[in-house]
Amino acid sequence: MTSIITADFPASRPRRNRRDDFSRRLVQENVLTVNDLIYPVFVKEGTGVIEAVPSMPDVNRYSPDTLMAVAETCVSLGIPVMALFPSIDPSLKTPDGIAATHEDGLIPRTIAMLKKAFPELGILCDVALDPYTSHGQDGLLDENGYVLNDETTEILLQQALTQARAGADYVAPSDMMDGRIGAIRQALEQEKLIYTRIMAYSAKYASAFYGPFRDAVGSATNLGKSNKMTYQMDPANRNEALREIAADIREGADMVMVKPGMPYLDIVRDVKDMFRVPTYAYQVSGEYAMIKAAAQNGWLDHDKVMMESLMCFKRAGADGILTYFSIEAARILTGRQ
Ligand SMILES: NCc1[nH]cc(CCC(=O)O)c1CC(=O)O
Ligand SMILES: [Mg+2]
Repeated sequence: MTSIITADFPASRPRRNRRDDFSRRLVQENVLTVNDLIYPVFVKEGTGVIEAVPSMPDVNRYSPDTLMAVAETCVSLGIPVMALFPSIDPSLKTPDGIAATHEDGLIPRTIAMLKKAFPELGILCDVALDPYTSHGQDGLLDENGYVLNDETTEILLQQALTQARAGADYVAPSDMMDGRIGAIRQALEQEKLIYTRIMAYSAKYASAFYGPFRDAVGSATNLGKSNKMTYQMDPANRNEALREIAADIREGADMVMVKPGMPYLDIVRDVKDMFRVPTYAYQVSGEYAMIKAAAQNGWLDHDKVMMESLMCFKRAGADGILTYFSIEAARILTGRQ
């Protein structure tokens, strides 16, 4: 990079460009628009359900019928994509999470309903077994409780195929098994599902910021005191994230993701600079909960901190953000209700 040359003071007074609104707008380097937002939602079996998630203020679990109104809001605000996460009935959870592959399951039925009513709204589905396993891990366990890689991938590709057949526009593996992007891509191609996009959770860290999400999908109690450190990444690692991203691009990912978001913006920047592919960040449940809690206490200005946090993702190089703030941010960005 060439060195950045500025004049010395007083020839250079950086405050000149900051003085007026028009000159501030003219030099603004990054913009956040509604096109940058992906809205994660929690789906639950039933009808007429709108159930609050206590650790995520203003976030609910919806049954497929009540979710339709949320989808309509996304469409009217211009939010491009909604991401579905299931809260599965405990009676359907098994050690192998096989209900994830059932064609008549909650997620495939919800996808079909959404695509029928709102074909213009993109639907992204998480590919992972943790909402479906009785132990809360993202894969099959061996006799020592270790998460098996290749055996898990076999089920994940069936789950991804089920979602794609039901009409999902994006499948998004969040499990961190090695080789699963390639396996899913090959399976999709074999079935001529050639337009199903893969958003790879490539650099996904073993983070404590997922706590409220695990409450929302009901995997927290099943997981108990165990953790996901044998497959999700160590928060201390940076180079490893780049290797994970490179592998997923080679295996057929259309876009890659870094997760969590705000504490990992350095990784987002590395990925964008290094690979120049569509790069996304997930502002996860714990990040959302922190801002909501501080705002509820009157310690932070909710809207200002929300918008600043989202802009920071853009500045770090993200092409888009998965955020539970999508609807609130879109209202501010569009001036619409
Ligand atoms: N594999 C499932 C999954 N997909 C997204 C999240 C977290 C999202 C959030 O915290 O908002 C998780 C939780 C986990 O890996 O334990
Ligand atoms: Mg990987």
